[in-house]
Amino acid sequence: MSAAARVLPKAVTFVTGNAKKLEEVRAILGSSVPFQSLKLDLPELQGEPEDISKEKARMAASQVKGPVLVEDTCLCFNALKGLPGPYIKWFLEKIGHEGLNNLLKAYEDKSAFAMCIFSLALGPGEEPITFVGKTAGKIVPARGPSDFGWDPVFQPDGFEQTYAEMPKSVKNEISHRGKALALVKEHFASANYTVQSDGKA
Ligand SMILES: O=P(O)(O)OP(=O)(O)OP(=O)(O)OC[C@H]1O[C@@H](n2cnc3c(O)ncnc32)[C@H](O)[C@@H]1O
Ligand SMILES: [Mg+2]
Repeated sequence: MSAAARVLPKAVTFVTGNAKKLEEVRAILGSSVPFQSLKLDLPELQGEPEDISKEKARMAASQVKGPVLVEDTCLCFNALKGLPGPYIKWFLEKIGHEGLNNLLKAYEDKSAFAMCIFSLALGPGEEPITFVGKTAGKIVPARGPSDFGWDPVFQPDGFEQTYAEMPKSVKNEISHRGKALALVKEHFASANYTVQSDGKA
């Protein structure tokens, strides 16, 4: 048995401005981690991916005034020493799928990895705990539906399909997000949190 259950004042709130992330988190967590969601586009620091994610959690916890889960996603090109990394959102918005491919034109090495860092803060002022998932692959010319970010240009190792071409269930099983959430699930299973009975938020 694990240590005494920590009582949370209300259920954990997953804070994100991205509807597609929320869809995947819902599909992957199912009922294993009860959470509610809040659509908020939090400002993001510059810096190391883990620090960006933790700071997002601190800001979210002080806004929600309760336990929060957030995540920050990076797409890291090995030839560019990990860039665009946490800045992928802005690169994608400005230069698109073709531009991402062009960034690697001068390099033989098209390898990349997708990384998700979830941060859990149990309340305002509490130090966030992080959970990291990574999936290796390569950057390819866009293939498949373009309804979620850079999915069409990322082909995970061991697959002939890009993230965009594969069934969602397959992506969720092997993805950076799926791997990080497996750790989140383990944490919740062993931490044994309980929610105050009137803590529906
Ligand atoms: O509110 P938050 O949670 O921050 O949502 P966001 O869309 O701003 O997300 P990030 O700051 O983590 O930026 C990551 C970028 O990568 C995209 N992205 C995240 N996960 C992805 C995935 O699994 N496949 C493809 N694109 C993804 C996302 O649309 C962003 O453009
Ligand atoms: Mg963001």
